[in-house]
This record gives sequence, structure tokens and C-alpha cells, in this order.
Amino acid sequence: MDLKSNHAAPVLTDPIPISKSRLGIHTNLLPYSPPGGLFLTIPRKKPMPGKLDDVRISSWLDAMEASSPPRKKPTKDFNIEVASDDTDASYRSWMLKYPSALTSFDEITNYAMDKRIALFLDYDGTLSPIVDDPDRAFMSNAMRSAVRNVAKYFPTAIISGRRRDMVYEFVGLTELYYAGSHGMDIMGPVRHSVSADDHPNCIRSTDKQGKEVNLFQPASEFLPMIDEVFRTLVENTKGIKGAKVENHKFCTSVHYRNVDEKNWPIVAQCVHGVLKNYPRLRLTHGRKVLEVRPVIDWDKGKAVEFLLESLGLGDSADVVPIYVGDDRTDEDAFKVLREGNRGFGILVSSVPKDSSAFYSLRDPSEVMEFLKSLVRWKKLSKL
Ligand SMILES: O=P(O)(O)OC[C@H]1O[C@H](O[C@H]2O[C@H](CO)[C@@H](O)[C@H](O)[C@H]2O)[C@H](O)[C@@H](O)[C@@H]1O
Repeated sequence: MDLKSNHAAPVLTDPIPISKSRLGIHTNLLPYSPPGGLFLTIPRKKPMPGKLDDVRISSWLDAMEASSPPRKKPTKDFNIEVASDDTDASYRSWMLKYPSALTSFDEITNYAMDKRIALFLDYDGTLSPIVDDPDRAFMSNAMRSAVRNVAKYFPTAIISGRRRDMVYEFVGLTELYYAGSHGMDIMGPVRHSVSADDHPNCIRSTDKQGKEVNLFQPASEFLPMIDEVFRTLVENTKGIKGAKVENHKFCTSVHYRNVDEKNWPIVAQCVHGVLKNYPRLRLTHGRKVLEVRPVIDWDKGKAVEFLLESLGLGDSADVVPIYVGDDRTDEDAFKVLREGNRGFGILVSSVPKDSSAFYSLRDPSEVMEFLKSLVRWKKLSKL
């Protein structure tokens, strides 16, 4: 099927909406208004917004500049991005709004007492440190073992922007559920609920171990289009030193982390030049990556709802979904939990960022600590 048509402009997804209210259980936290906003931006000469295209590219560039905190020095155990010293004070102040999930651990577990926790984990920047080469974003064995242990006690799923088989290869744990391509490729349990089974694009399949699973791919008709766009982007970015294009099956990513900042406008122009021929694709921003994906009403938030339903945990008041992620695309999941007034998001960030999450963790090492704490708590509560 030809999905191309020329009667509409590409849909551009702008920076995440700012949510100012905390809902549900967490009413005791101080309100917080950052003076003049918290995103770190680098002054830049913008193109004159003479044409609509220029305005779009200019807004992309703003988002590109805000897409990742500045790098200072790697810590001993994790090659993480660390904020500069002068942001420490604003980080502490930001934590009044997004308290650490470690220091708030008792609050979290008191709430989850006698309820069932379901755990959703993003991969890059959450389980693995952000590194220059996306092909080498390995998680540590210590993290793998923390994830393996937590999955013994709570249903656990990885929800990543990467292609599902790639993130499975990186994590390597058969006891988890995996969703790739920002939730557009879900391999989940065979349904407990009839409504989940009724979903179009959901087929019965078997995983690598021969276990029966449900495969849900709501964007399957876009496969040839994404492939075509991927190949065009590879071709068109060839001349941009440091640019890297990845094919994630139902979406494709253009990395500019290793591109000299003065060439970022060329990256934006190049992606825009391709995307404007595909009105059924849209652009979202990740950490120094432009992500091209189908215009369908599906994202990581929808994937969380789908998986909860598949696990038979959809409508229960006694289920506490916890989603841990670092990226803008994780905001869709945070929002679903916040707006549904169930469970909560935990934002992984070493710099202040506005978010729909309730809590924060600084980096993957704190994520690991949080996972271990959940296991300790569960073991103790069973005694
Ligand atoms: O949803 P996620 O699992 O967080 O995946 C989001 C993107 O992650 C990867 O890119 C990011 O991590 C790379 C490795 O640390 C880093 O080099 C890059 O700058 C980050 O954007 C992945 O390569 C992307 O395709 C994913 O969309």
C-alpha cells in the first residue's frame, strides 16, 4: 500500500507540555516555579523565519539544543553525562518538585503496600549510560542482575525506542516483556483480557524460547515506508560527519551527538527535506537524536496501557505501575500514569527538566539502587 500522499504537512511534535500539578497520592510536595525555565540552551543565530520551513527547522534546532545536558566528566562506574557545578543549586531546588525515588522510597512503598507493582523500564539512559556510539550502549552485568532480580517479584517490561530485537539482545533476559520502536512493537504475554485480544494488529506468535506470546504491531503498514525513509536518510546524511541513522523497524533515528554543533542546522534541514515528502510520518526529539515515526495514535504511554491489560492488570485499583525513563518519549508514559491517577513515573535526569513524572533518579546507578531497594523491600514484606 502506498502511504504517501501530498495533501498535508508533516506533523511536528514540539517539546513536551509542561504539567504543573501533581495528582493523586503525592500532595505534600512544595510547588516549584523555575526562574525563567530550566532548559539549558546555547545562544545561536536562528535562520530568519521567512518561510514556514525555516520556522519548523528553527524550532527543531531549539529542541535539538535542549535535548541533552552538557557533558562534564565520566564518573568512575558509569560514563554518564553530568551537569556543571553551577546547575547543582537549581537541581536541588528542582528536586523539591521531583523528589528522589530513593529518599522517597518509604512513601512509595507505603503507597504500594498490599498492592501489585508492575515495572516498566526504558533502556538508553535508564538501564545503560548514554554513550557516543549507540551500538555500544551496553548495560552492566550488575544492572542486568538487578533487573533479573526485580523481575522475580514484579512483572517487568522494557519499553524502548530501539528495535525490539536489539534491545532484547542488549538486555538478554528472557523473563521480561519487551516493547521496541517506542511501543509500536510489543511482545507480551498471551492475554488475560478479552479486550486486549480484540486489538487489530495483534497476533499469536512464539518467542525465541518457543513460548506462546502476543505480538502487537500497530504500525505494521508503515514498514516499507520506514525502510524507504531510512535508506534515503542514510544516503542524504552521508556527507555529514558524525551523523548516524538507525533503522528501528517502525521508526528511524538520526543521531547528531557526534556531529559538530555548527552542522546541526544541516542535519535538521536534511531530515526536514526528507520528512516533508511523508505527511504520514512525524518527528519527535530524543537525546541528541531526531526520531521519525508514523503518525498513529500510539506511543510509550499506550504501550504501558496495552501491557497492563495483557498482564491482566488493566483495571485494578490495587495495581501500581511504575515507569522509569529519561527521555522525552517517556513523557507519554509518565502522562498516562499521572492522568490516570495510577502509579507514577520516575524521571532519570542529572539536570532539571520539566516532566510529568512524580519522582526522579539522577542516573542509571541510582536506577539500579532503586531496583535493588524494591527487591529488599519485597523480601522483607514477605517475612
Ligand atoms: O527509548 P530508549 O531505550 O531510551 O531509546 C531511545 C534512543 O536511545 C538510543 O539513543 C540514545 O542513546 C545512545 C547510546 O547511549 C546515544 O548515543 C544517543 O545520543 C541517545 O539518543 C538509540 O540509539 C536511539 O535510536 C533510541 O531512539
